[in-house]
Amino acid sequence: LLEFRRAIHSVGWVPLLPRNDMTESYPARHLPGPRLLLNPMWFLGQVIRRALPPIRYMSREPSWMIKGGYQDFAAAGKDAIALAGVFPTPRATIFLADAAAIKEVATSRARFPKPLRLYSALSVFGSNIVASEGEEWKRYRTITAPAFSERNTRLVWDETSRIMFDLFDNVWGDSPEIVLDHCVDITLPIALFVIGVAGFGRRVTWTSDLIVPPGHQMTFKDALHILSSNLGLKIILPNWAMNLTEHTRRVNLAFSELKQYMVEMVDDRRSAETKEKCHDLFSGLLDAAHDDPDGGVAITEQELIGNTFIFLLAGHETTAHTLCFSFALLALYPDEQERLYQQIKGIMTELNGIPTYEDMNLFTLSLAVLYETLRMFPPVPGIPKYAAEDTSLTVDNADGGKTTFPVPSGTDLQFHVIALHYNPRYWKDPHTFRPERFLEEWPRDAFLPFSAGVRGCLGRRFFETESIAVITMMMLKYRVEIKEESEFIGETFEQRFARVTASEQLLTNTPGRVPLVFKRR
Ligand code: HEM
Repeated sequence: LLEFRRAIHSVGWVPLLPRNDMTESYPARHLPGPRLLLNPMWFLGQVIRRALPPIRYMSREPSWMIKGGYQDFAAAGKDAIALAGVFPTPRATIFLADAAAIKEVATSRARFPKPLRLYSALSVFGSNIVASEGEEWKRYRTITAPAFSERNTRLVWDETSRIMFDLFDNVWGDSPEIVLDHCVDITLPIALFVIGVAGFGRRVTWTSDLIVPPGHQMTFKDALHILSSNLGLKIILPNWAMNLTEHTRRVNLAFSELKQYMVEMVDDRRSAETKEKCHDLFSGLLDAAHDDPDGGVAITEQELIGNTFIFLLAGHETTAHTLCFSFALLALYPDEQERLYQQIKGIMTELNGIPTYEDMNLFTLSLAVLYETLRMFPPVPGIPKYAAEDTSLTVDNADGGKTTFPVPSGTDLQFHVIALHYNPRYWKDPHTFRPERFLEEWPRDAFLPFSAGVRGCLGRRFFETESIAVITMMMLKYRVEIKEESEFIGETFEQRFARVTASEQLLTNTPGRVPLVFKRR
């Protein structure tokens, strides 16, 4: 009975039950928000929810953060809500859309660590920097951070330029227009090729790498492509289930093939007579592995592979989907596209040649377009933490006041990145695509696509470099428009916007279908 009462109280459902000192500290007592039957953080509950039609009070649909934006917070009148469910374990999660409270949590790593139980699936590839905490994370961060060097960033720029010109010259050729049913058909391969060369040290291109090397059953490119397009499956399904269908067996094969390629790469580097200096992330980790001052092993082979895999996971889809949304937004807002083109054209006239890495910072509007895309469609809509000690937080209310609420040790928290990015207290006209806002004074603490604090994204510069190169070079050569389709003739701008930018919360915020036409300038 006591357990039951605790459960009911913990989700703040029954105000009829008497309050006492114990229940007074439950956050759901102090914060408004949805009260549900299924705990929204329960993975199986999400699967059940996907299979059923919407039933009020049962659960939130998996993409609720993307679809709801700031709505829940507006309804609550404050920038924190508690989402609570009773089954299978009663738990409340506090969602934050207040920049100051988020900053406090993000910068207090010991007080608010990562809840590793939510990350355990990411360790299928080996222990790694994303799915670790404490001393283990510190060690990974020390080893991996130097790999994201200036030389690596330069490599990203040079290789992205090469990949884009290869696309224009050898794949799209002289065609005056290229019609794509879904823009990810080019952004996923671009991001994959860049991570292939600047992450794994293997150059993969649109046309090369067709022969399977001896001892392998797949080319490196195929293994990388199959695994990266099906990472979600590999993460979600247990090993035995991966053997059930032809498709999942192929994904498993891609996984072990990629692992084998990496083991060979380690062996090659070890036995190479002349140590050629490479600047990809994998080589950076390898160097760190040999730089242990005590002569010991700074990072085991397993950890090396686990961390390289996590770069693929963290950097591939996030980048490809952001680029896809950027092109969609540029097509939806032709005036913004023209402004961007004029800036690029102006800079190019001055440069008189292909832009180099040193010129990257001149393309301020390209970066602003990417930031505005990340504000509107952040790839990671929610970032989880938990309280490691009894504490409290304070957030702003819609009426100008403040709410301070207890956060007992063990409480789950999440940064609601989408709500923060659409919070009208920080962003004027948050639903309008206006890249120029990032050329003016802008609220830095209310922009969280890469998280913040010491657990912030390590690949931010990698992403920015690659994506500025892609957007800039594409705009220079092509104009992008929404593909006209007979079934959508007569739709309003709002309907078109909603159709083209519709997305789902899968591994990351995933665009549904973005049909575009690239027209040669
Ligand atoms: C649009 C592009 C990207 C976005 C939006 C993004 C977002 C994020 C976010 C939100 C986190 C924190 C995750 C958490 O707290 O669980 C993170 C961490 C991380 N990201 Fe990214 N990321 C992007 C690109 C990349 C790229 C290209 C790489 C590598 C090539 C990368 C590598 C990492 C790593 C290693 C971490 C873990 C850092 C740590 O825990 O110390 N990311 N990223």
